[in-house]
Amino acid sequence: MPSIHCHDLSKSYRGATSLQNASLTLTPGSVTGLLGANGAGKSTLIKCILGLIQPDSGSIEGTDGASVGYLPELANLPASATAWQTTQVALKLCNNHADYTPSVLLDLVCLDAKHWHKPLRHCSKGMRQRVALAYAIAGKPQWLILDEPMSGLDAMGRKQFLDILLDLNRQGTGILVCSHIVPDLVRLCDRILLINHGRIIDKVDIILHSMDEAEALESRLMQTANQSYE
Ligand SMILES: Nc1ncnc2c1ncn2[C@@H]1O[C@H](COP(=O)(O)OP(=O)(O)OP(=O)(O)O)[C@@H](O)[C@H]1O
Repeated sequence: MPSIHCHDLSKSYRGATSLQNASLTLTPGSVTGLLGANGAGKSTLIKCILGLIQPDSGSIEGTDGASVGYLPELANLPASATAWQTTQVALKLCNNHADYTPSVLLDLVCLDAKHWHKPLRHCSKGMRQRVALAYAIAGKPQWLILDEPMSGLDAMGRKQFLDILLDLNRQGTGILVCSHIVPDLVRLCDRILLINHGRIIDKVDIILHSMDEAEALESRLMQTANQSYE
């Protein structure tokens, strides 16, 4: 599986710059985090990589033929459908991947079987987010791209969601995730890119040997992120 290379991506909306000369490489099996303030350009970068929007300039290599799952910030799954029905539809759209059935997928995202046949409108935000993740991985993608997947989840929900992502990564899925939650990114990622006003201003490799190191790195990231908000 090839790496994904983004070279000098720029995008403006009606003269206002959203992304400026952003370059990055995603290596297979890696977990990359995007951290930045509201409006920094994280979603714009993700949408360019997904091909949902075209950059004004720059190029992207490695996405042709790659299988990519996407969990958008607002997944908007039909409220009257159940988790089971939703995954059934997702599997159909992916020509029923041989490894997966609704129950395998729902087990993978750790949704308790007692919730499988409830309409999503009766499920908590955390449960709906797991169903959205099951939808995104139904085709067993090589890459999983997630926009603020833990936002709105409580501490336990965030931990469980992170554990699922770490499991998917251990099975070989490369991940690109944006989030405002620094501790989650530190726990999940091999590398975090800081984005400010559309520019990637820092790239931090996460190599943790102790809790002290994790805390020191977290406060460094917080500081840089806070400076970039100013
Ligand atoms: N379709 C659009 N039309 C006009 N402006 C847009 C559009 N999409 C994004 N923008 C602008 O581009 C800038 C970057 O937005 P983007 O959504 O990429 O930021 P973000 O870092 O993902 O923010 P958030 O954390 O709030 O989701 C913002 O100023 C935003 O208003």
